[in-house]
Amino acid sequence: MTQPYPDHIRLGPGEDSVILLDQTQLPNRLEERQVRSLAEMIEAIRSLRVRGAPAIGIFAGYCLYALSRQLEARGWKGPALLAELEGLGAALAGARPTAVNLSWAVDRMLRAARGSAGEHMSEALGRECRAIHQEDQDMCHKISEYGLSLLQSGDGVLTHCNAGPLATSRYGTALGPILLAQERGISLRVFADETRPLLQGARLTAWELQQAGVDVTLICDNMASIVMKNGWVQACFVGCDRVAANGDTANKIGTSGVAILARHYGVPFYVLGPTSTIDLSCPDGDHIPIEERDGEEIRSLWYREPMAPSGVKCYNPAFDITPHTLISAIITERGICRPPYSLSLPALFSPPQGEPSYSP
Ligand SMILES: CSC[C@H]1O[C@H](OP(=O)(O)O)[C@H](O)[C@@H]1O
Repeated sequence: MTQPYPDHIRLGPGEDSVILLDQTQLPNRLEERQVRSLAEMIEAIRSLRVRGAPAIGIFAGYCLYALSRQLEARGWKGPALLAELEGLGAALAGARPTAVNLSWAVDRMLRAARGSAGEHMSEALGRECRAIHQEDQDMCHKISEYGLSLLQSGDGVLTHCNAGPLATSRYGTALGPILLAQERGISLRVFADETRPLLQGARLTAWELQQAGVDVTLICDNMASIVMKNGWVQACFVGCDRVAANGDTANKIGTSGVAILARHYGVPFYVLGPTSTIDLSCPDGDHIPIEERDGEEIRSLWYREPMAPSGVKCYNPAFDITPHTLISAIITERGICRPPYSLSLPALFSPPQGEPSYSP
């Protein structure tokens, strides 16, 4: 597997801390960070040292487990320990609002804690956080296989932001089929949007694909139109942070613009993500909370000196909503969902009936 940095999220010695690759330092520095306190853990999520919907869910699982080990070492147990973990979990889940995987993972960990009668709560949490991580690896591999079935050798793929191994556990979602193709000698040409203002495409996607030996071309976000007009793009692959019941999808800011361009140029537009990113309790995109971030990320973050007048008002939404009408298919680990999503998404969660509802 062309994984440029295996285990970018893992438990520290003694399993009472979490070690992460600090993604704010990429691609210039490979720096790990060990976090032990709740404040450090929340800061790592909010500052995007660890980021990507599945990755922050995996991270939160390890964090709750590490915190439970610290508390048990100080004598906490039973209902008092559970109440404390409930509070810690709520704080972690509130670190970022848009990606449903964060709250999904916290809820799953707390269910494991509540069901841990007769054993140390940390033992149940240790099993659950490892299961979340392992399941994500398996899901990303399946998503990659389904996604690759939509491509052929020589295709051009445009992607936005970063949905590779750094945003997940391995392979990734949007980048998974591309990395799997590389492993199998299937040649693809990738156009990576830099993805302002946080440049996950430039800093992370270009780095991951270059490390894997993939033919990647970095473009500014405003160049997506011309590469599609030139006929260089046969598919757009993007990740997701929350998929509503009707298929409306939240993803990094600028994704909906890519979808509109794809529709204009007749390029298939695919969303790739695990079923843990699908929120059937959310009826449509209007009900997905959109995180807004500090305007300094626009005014000055990447520049030796601010590139805009000091304090100029900025609007910095971190995500936008792509209407389900612009999405050609949603690729999950349980199959390829095509419209109408209001029917095909719930079918993913019905008891498996042999083959997935849609196979490639
Ligand atoms: C595989 S999910 C990746 C998803 O998360 C990113 O957001 P952020 O970098 O702010 O965590 C982006 O929306 C990606 O598509």
